[in-house]
Amino acid sequence: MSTPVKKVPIHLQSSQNRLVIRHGKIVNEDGVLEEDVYIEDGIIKQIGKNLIIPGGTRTIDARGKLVLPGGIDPHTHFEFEFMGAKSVDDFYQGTKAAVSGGTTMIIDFAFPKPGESILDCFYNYRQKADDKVCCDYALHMCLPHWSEQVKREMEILCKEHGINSFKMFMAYSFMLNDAELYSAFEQCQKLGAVAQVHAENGAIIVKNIERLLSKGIVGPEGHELSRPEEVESEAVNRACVIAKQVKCPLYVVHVMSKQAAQVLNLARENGNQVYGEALVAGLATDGNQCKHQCFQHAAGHVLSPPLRSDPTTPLALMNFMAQDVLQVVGSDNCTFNKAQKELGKDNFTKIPNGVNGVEDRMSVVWEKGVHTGIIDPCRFVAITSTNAAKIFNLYPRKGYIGVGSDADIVVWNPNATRTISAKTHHQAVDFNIFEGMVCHGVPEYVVVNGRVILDEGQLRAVEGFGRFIDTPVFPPYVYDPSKLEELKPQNNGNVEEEIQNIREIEKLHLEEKTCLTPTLPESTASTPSGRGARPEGQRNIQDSTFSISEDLDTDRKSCIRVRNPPGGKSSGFW
Ligand SMILES: NC(=O)NCCC(=O)O
Ligand SMILES: [Zn+2]
Repeated sequence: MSTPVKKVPIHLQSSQNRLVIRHGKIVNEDGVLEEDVYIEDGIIKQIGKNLIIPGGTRTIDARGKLVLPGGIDPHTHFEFEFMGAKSVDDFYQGTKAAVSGGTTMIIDFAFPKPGESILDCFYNYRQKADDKVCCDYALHMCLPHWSEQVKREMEILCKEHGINSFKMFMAYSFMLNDAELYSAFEQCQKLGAVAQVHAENGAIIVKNIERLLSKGIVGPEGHELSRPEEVESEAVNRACVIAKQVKCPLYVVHVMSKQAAQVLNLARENGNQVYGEALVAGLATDGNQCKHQCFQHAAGHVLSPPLRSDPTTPLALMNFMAQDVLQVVGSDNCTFNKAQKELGKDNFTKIPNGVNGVEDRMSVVWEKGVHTGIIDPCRFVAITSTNAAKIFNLYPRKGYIGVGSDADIVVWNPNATRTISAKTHHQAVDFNIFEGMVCHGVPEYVVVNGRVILDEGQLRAVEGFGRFIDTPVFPPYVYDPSKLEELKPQNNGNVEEEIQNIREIEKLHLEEKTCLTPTLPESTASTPSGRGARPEGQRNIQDSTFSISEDLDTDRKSCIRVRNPPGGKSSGFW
């Protein structure tokens, strides 16, 4: 593990505050421009030819290169405690690796520990991440149980803490039942949030696992057998049906099979407001890796929903990306070392689920999508950056190269190649599912908030340089698509006007955070129940009968004082 570089105060970095990228081709999702980009104080200030800029400005010559919006990875799990292990890429190492691969923003999933309220979970994630992140980040909030308290705290997270997305699980011990999903989606819709689902039928998986284990199938190959395609597609369909009842926009995380994508396609054709995310793992490798004779290799490919054994799946998923059946590529980076994967040596259900991808996502998608001719560079930008920015309401501040947007930019060399390997990657994990893959398309410079972090191959990540970015409610892309065109910077040369426009949009979002339920009395806050948290290792997360909500009795807890909530305390108690 490398030593973190300590944060350099911004006022000491003035020589780095001005940058011009010349002679490149700017690729946005909506077109290509041969113009220069001038950046000052972390913001794009001018775009055009023959720009008049201050002397002493650093120039990057991007001749023959593409100038892309920095990647946005909307699905990471850094330092995530899961299945008896903790993912080894933390917010420092994970975001550093992200930047080295051309990703300039990540959205991680805050996941409450047993007994932890979603508000406390949010504060704890901020405390973990804020001083470590090398690039900007935002958070989705996971809802591992449903209660009136969760419902109230969702509103607080939306109104006061810049959260606009909530993830529900349809599998694992902490899955919600259909009625709970209905209520959670309904609350998302009222708040102007985006509902996300991990779509697999948890009850069927439990029964399949019992059957497989009783037959002596205990190796990693049992993982996919317990969670076949129809188990995924059934859940996708059910989630779409439930979301439609309450008119809630739905984002299906990690769509891993052709069947699931087809269900999503049908829902979209029927007018459902649903979006699908593929994983870079699913676009580049398949479930046959889980049948490898080496346990560590096979277990290294275990994630849920599983990679599919049907070898035509990766290509089919890339075609779905091209056809806009799927809109976003995430990594679901949730990395466990070989030794951690050994937890499941004798029982595939105990293999910590998760793979790498945050560092290699951009190059692998380029290789499998653009280099093969399936998608063009504009679509590449859409699926690796802009669509995530639109869905989670970061656009046009993020995901776009325009005047007034944040200067998160990648100078991309489409002709250079690199070979992926765990020996050379920047991640903490000791395994790489893309080992040996040669990728055309390499980031040569990566600019994060106006600062050149990857500089001709030299990575100069700064721990804590990234910021937490609010994701305001009611993203126009999902709630009012007709408004979206108005948001796009016009690049008409009026810098101050463009910056003002983008900031105005943010202000508008903040004003839209209206109060939907009465203010909480202080006594409704949460603290771990008197029974105490269940010790790790006693829980079997595959067991659908286990319920965190029953176990913790979350609504009857006394209040606690919040420890230094980020952004200051608006009141002493929650
Ligand atoms: N996907 C996976 O197997 N691990 C990460 C946690 C999750 O997203 O379900
Ligand atoms: Zn995930």
